[in-house]
Amino acid sequence: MATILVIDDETRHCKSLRKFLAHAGHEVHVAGSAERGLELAEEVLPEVVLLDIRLPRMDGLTAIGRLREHAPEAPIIIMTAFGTLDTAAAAVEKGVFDYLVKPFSLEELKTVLNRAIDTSRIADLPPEPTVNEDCPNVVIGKSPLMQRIFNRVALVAASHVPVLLTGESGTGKEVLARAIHRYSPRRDKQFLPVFLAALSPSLIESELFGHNRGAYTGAESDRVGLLEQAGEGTVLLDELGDIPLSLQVKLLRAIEEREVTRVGEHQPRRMRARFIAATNKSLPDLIAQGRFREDLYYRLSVYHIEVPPLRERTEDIPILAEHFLRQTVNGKPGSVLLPSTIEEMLSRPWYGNIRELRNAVEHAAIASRGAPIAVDHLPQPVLPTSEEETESDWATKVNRWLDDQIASINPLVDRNQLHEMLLGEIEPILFRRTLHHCRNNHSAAARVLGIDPKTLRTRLATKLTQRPVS
Ligand SMILES: Nc1ncnc2c1ncn2[C@@H]1O[C@H](COP(=O)(O)OP(=O)(O)OP(=O)(O)O)[C@@H](O)[C@H]1O
Repeated sequence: MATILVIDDETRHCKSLRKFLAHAGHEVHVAGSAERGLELAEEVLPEVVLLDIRLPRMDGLTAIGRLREHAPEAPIIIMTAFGTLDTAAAAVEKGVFDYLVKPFSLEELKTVLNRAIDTSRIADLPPEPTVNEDCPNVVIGKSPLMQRIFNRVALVAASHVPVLLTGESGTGKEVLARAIHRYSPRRDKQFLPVFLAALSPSLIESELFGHNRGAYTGAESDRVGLLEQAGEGTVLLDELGDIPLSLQVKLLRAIEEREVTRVGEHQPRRMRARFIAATNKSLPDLIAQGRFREDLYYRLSVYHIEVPPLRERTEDIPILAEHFLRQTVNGKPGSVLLPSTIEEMLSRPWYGNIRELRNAVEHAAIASRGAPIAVDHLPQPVLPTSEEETESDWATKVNRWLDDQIASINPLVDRNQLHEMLLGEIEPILFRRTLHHCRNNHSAAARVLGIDPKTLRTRLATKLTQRPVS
């Protein structure tokens, strides 16, 4: 049993909290404003404070500092219906114990409350970061799903634990990784994203862990690996699913022991960076295929944030679109989204997620030339990428095609035309799809393809085979 102070201006909410808490045996005091809450805090010395962020006159965040004067040890649990990531992080940084997003279940409240009663408050957190609403790093989301993610990001930012971010491509994993860094005590150190898929497989070990001069042919001088270079900052291992199996033990060691061993060295070196990993692949599937180590997965998934696809949080579409529009047009007055355009946006599946939405808004802003943005200004939706349509399937298809060709071609005439024949299979598919996306505008399609419009016309006119690789 504890003395609990509830500060919330919603009478109905207060009533049900009072009932629930009193029923659980606590002594409950309720205030409808921050000002009244401060008076009560002085009188009753609460052990836990449940505080709404949005209050008339003095808001919850401002009240936190004042509450500390009256009840310095009382864990404060924030309750809010809608907050930005800034609010969540600022609340956590001000030392609030936890953050409940309304509507929350009484079960959730009970769990958090019991922890709060058992634990002393978080102290000595770094000062509140200043984030400009217009800055490109701003993380947008008002849907309940994103609000929960803000809560989790804010809570984990203050710690040093590794974080695993998963979700479809374009859902904002990198944006969230940057936010975790920005709100962490490491914010003044560097944020180092490492795109594992872009590193050459033969050099990836020395890129990540470094090497000594002479460690292998071509290693002409010592090299500090990326994990060491990150110093006390944050390393984002992007496309984690692409890290070769052979290096996964070494990575696990780096995370667990906080040590890296350069190629050609035996003595490990200390590493201090924080790890965040991101992937759009299913790690459990990769584990089942023997391509990812289970122990590394379990180590990284201690704090796992699954970023939902945009189609599961459509409430965020209008505010994201408005945000991208403001960024794109630099305040051109005519550039607004017509209600029918927003309707269309809400109905699209956005397989390319927020990245696709951003590109669509930028495209539409150019196409509308400052006029209100209509549905016609939007580009065609991106088609879903099939799970199976991976690089290895491409390779399988091309290999099969090649084997067939080699088995059937006339060696004297056709063998030196293989390259042209393969292009003949692929180019029509590439051209047709690009033209489809560019609404049959040849100049635009040529620009997207990066080829001369004349070349596109000639290639289209040439008798290229229309049969796809199969
Ligand atoms: N919540 C958000 N608020 C504002 N912009 C966002 C948000 N989430 C994503 N974006 C924007 O969407 C684009 C894609 O985001 P990001 O690169 O973080 O996605 P990702 O999940 O890491 O993609 P991938 O898996 O392909 O690397 C970026 O331009 C980013 O700025």
